[in-house]
Amino acid sequence: MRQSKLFAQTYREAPSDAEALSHRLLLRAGFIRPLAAGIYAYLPLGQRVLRNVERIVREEMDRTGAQELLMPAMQPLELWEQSGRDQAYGPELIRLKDRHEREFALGPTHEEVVTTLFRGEVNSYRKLPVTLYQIQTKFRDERRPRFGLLRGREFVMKDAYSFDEDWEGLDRSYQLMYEAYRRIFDRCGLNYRAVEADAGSIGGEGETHEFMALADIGEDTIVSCEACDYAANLEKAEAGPSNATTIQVQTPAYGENTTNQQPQRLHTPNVRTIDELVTAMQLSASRFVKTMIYIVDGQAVAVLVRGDREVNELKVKNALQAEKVEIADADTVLRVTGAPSGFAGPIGLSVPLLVDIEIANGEAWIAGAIEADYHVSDVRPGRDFTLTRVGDYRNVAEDDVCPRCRSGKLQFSRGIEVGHVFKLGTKYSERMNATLADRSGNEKAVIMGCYGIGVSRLLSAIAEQYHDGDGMAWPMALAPYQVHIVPVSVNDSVQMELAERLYGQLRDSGVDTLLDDREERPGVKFKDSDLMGIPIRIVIGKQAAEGVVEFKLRTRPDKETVNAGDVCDKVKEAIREAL
Ligand SMILES: O=C(C[C@@H]1CCCCN1)Cn1cnc2cc(Cl)c(F)cc2c1=O
Ligand SMILES: [Mg+2]
Repeated sequence: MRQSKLFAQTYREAPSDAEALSHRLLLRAGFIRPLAAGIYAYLPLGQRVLRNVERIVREEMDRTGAQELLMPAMQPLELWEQSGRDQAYGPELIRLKDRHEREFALGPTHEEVVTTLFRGEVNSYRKLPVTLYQIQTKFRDERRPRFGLLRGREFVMKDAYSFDEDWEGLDRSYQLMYEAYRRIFDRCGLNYRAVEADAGSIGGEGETHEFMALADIGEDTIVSCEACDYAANLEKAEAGPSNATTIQVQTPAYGENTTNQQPQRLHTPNVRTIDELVTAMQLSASRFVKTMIYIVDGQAVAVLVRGDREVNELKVKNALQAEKVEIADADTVLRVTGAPSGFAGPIGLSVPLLVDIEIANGEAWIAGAIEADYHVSDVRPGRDFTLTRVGDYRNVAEDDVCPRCRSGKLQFSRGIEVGHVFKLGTKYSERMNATLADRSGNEKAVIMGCYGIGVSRLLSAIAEQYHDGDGMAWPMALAPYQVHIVPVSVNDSVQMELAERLYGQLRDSGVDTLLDDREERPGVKFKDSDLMGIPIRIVIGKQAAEGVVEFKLRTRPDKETVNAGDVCDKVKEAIREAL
């Protein structure tokens, strides 16, 4: 491709509202252009990277025996009413009416559609297992689209769906997809972790894993053990052996052995937060009970965790099998507990208590007295308040003991979710009546799995991991072009003749090549080249007369002089090494 013709211009600056570095670089280098919030055009450079990602995804999906199809984006709303999901998603589900006033949804995902397709196509278990996939544009009306392609409202997803006659079959399909995902992300050069995750809204049963690209911009927190291969989304990470059994309950502020001490009221004027308590009482946060009031599907509950811990709302939601969990505001706390927030506590509280293991195992706690300006010490779980629901309701913290190997310490890192694989079970096949006569002739709902990769999101995740101060540095397998030929002066006929010759040779040997034939100053050319991130650069300068050019890898500072006759072989060797 001749760069003077390339449909894209580069910018030295990005718009100030572009916060993520990948977003800034993709805009500046002319890979994407915004059309509306969370809605982007992929210019030729961006489209070429997108196509390279899709090629890798297709190759690895096909290798598993999955069959590619393409489903409509316009989905009759009845399908969502049949599965009962039309209400669950509210404003995020983009709806429209056709000219006959019939209602449709723009597909955010395709469980309902693919299950309906399957039902109409397969009538015998002998056709199982089958896995179908598509690479298609999805629509989700995100309240706050941001970070460019990382959270868009229209994006490209690979979504696959497996159909098996039994659970063992699903385990095999799931494993096949899991391995295919590892091959895909390895081939993309992504630095990622597969982590235990929560199935979230899609439901389903059994295990589910997210594939997380490590990047500081990532919205998710990944927990991994330094000693074993345990890795989980923080939402899901299990609290290890409760530290309460190991932390010696410090000598309480009042000296004497308080094991049978009755709770003492403490006058703590205006001491509301744990930090204020720590300061006022000169005790560590781990001595206090943090009583958090939540509204769970409209009901108030209190969750008790140690003062130095955070409540994990997803664990509360899952424990109560609730649809919605939200923290109660100050007025609600006052109404529900009778005391202002900051003085809530377990003794005499009239709402159900969810007690974290660490609290249940500890003794002589200091808690709110459910009275303004008062706390209470020497609170004993079981004696002073009932232990109806004891469980793991907290976020693990860095350096906690690993719940798996019970020896390593847990580390936190940030991740971008680029893949998510689920075991759906019969949740959709039952609702959409996708049943089959099994071997003994009984009608059974097929067992499903679903598997997503954020294809367009992956562009940004790669850009987040592969850049330096000068711009992007695409892995060879994804780069929009493999070689960038940059003649220093297009008015120098010797340089241009050599450039054209190399351009022809490389293209004839199947190398994706971009020729910078623009009348621009060398500095501009090199800056643009660094910004685009093409892996190999061939610079043609003064030594063109001696048939010598400069060979440089985008990821290495050193430049090498090479005879023009050796360029093709050297390029192909560099490509072979990089793939
Ligand atoms: O999409 C999934 C699960 C898997 C992911 C892999 C590929 C197949 N689907 C979960 N999810 C996420 N956001 C959604 C947004 C809307 Cl508006 C919706 F109506 C439905 C969903 C929804 O179901
Ligand atoms: Mg997910």
